[in-house]
Amino acid sequence: MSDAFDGEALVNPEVESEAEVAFEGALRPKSLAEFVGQRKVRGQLQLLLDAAAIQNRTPDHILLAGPPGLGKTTLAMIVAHESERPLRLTSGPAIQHAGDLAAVLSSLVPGEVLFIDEIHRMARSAEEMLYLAMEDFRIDIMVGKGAGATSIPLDLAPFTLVGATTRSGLLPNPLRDRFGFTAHLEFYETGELVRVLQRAAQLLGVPIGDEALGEIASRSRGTPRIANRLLRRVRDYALVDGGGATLEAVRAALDLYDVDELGLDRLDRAVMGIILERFDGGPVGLNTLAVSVGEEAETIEAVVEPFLVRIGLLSRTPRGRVATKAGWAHFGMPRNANALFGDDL
Ligand SMILES: Nc1ncnc2c1ncn2[C@@H]1O[C@H](COP(=O)(O)OP(=O)(O)OP(=O)(O)O)[C@@H](O)[C@H]1O
Repeated sequence: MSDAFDGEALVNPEVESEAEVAFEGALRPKSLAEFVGQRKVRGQLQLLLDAAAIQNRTPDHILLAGPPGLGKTTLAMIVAHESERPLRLTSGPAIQHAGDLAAVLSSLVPGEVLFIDEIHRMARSAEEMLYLAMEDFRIDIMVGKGAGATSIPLDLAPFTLVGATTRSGLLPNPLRDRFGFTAHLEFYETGELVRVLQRAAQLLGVPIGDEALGEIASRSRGTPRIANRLLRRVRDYALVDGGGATLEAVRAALDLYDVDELGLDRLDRAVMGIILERFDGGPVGLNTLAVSVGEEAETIEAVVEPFLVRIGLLSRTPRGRVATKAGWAHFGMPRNANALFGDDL
């Protein structure tokens, strides 16, 4: 049984190699028109950018929320590109002190788009500085300590903040409220991923038919980053095999990399394995799960669970995580007579 839970982390959208970063850069759509799917978000963003252009002002601050690999960084780049503004990229973990943020904010040029990835991981002290910066384009810099401390106000160039988060629930309300627009990115449908893949295959010069692309798409966890990554593996397989990127080649390549027909990877299988085998289907608390699979609770919550819930293998209940009937069935295990089912609760 445990063999079923082994395999490569090929479908973990959080893991990115250097080569992949370069590869992704080449595939990133540059305009909203080229950006596939997320129709509603695209329409809302277009309106926001058009209104700002008509009034000749910086677009409102934008929060992009959703699991990794769905296109948050790409959208931030598109916002800058479409509004013809420069872009500065940083991330929450790089801002560990208010001073780190002050350095970035005070060096922005007028109209610049500031992208803060993983904004929920920024230091608290910096968050408070950001409130004022977002609202009034001003920060107060504290000089000195104790009774002699004074604050020096510093005016900033107007800018547009684009924040990205996989955990919007972790953002304090005062920060969330200061974004003029929040976009919740959804997992992509298979047909949308086929369009992402058609574009990528063309850019990479990989001749491949729609049926083969459909097979890659359906094993990509609803995530463009994973779809593009699997396409690369299929390209390698076809190159070495010499038989072209056929449907059979796709199946053989993805089976070789242990990506099953639903796109589950090692971590997904480990999480389901613990719930099914060790806890009779659950309920299991998040921290217990995280310790059992040797992964951070945040990764389980932001990366693994949303997809398992979306495809109906797992249910989140107030008492913990519970395998659904489909969850038992997918792993070919007989349902335990005493088990609680996520879909029965
Ligand atoms: N809607 C889309 N259409 C075409 N390609 C896309 C789309 N969304 C994402 N991609 C591609 O998927 C890859 C990952 O996208 P991106 O880096 O923007 O994701 P992300 O949500 O910012 O992930 P993370 O939060 O992990 O940084 C990029 O190569 C990008 O080109």
